[in-house]
Amino acid sequence: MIEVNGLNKEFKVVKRQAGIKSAFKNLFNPHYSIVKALDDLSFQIDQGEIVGYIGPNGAGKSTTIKVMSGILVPDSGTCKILGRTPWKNRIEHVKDIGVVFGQRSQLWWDVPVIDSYNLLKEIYKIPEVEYRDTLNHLTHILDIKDLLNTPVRQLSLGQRMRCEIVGSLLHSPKILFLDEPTIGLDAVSKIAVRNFIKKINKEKQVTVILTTHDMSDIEALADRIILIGKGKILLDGTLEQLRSRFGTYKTLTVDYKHATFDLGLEGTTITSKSGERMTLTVDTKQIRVSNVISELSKKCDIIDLTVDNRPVEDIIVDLYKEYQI
Ligand SMILES: Nc1ncnc2c1ncn2[C@@H]1O[C@H](COP(=O)(O)OP(=O)(O)OP(=O)(O)O)[C@@H](O)[C@H]1O
Repeated sequence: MIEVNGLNKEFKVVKRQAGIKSAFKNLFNPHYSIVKALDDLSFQIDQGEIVGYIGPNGAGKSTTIKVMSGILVPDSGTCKILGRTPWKNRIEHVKDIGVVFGQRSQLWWDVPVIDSYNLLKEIYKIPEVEYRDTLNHLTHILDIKDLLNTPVRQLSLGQRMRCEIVGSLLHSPKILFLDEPTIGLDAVSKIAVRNFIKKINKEKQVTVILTTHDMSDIEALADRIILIGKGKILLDGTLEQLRSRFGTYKTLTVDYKHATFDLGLEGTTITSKSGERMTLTVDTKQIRVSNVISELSKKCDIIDLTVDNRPVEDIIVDLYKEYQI
């Protein structure tokens, strides 16, 4: 469905130094540097996948989304989406894609939300009945009925994001590009948006490409993760593969009664101990959690015990360190 091959994109940026004198000099004799935003980028995405496209600031995520949505032309390489080249067949292409940029609005700032939707209906030539049905359905699920007559500039960030998502789906696209879709949303709206993304993916087989710095979004939604750094793909796999490679540590929190003991088990480190509570880190490559629990129960009277996976956030931090990005 999406085939990206050897994409390259460079930007020429003016180098500026501080101070009025340097600014003046730069005006007549500008110094440039080249930023390689995409560096021989290749991947494939099948219909119905939800892909988390992640990487640190400046990695090239938005540039990729812009190329895939036809806004930006790469210097070289190919990109085929549903058989079309986005920047060459823009009019046909936009009918099949929906785009939400968390930081930017596709809705008109000064007019009520519903006016923007009506305009999108005309732009995408959506038949009246289909438009009404889709609009009713989406406004209900994302709970924006009361916002339809409010100008966009008067909406809070979270309210606007929900309206943006509805706007991007009015023409029932086959692919949805989401750039930071839950930015600024409260906990309730975040869950509503995530559930909604899952629903349209499952029921309508909408393919979703999601860029976010919010790892709980990735955990909740993505089947597959593509990690990009300095314009290159560094890792492509499932969250489980990532976990089994980098997340072999588990955290054990134990509440116990009247005991002082030394655990002294290989692969197990006590990270905190206060009163009758202890937190341990277990390297599952060296020892099974069940073995640790059984050893613990021999040495103390366990009252309560929880086992947690290493947070995905931590795993990603390690990945960024390992790849030095
Ligand atoms: N229009 C532009 N002109 C000059 N440089 C640009 C332009 N757009 C992007 N860049 C540069 O290209 C690189 C990749 O930028 P991009 O916006 O794709 O990163 P990103 O992964 O989306 O980052 P973030 O997580 O901060 O949004 C950065 O170094 C950025 O400064």
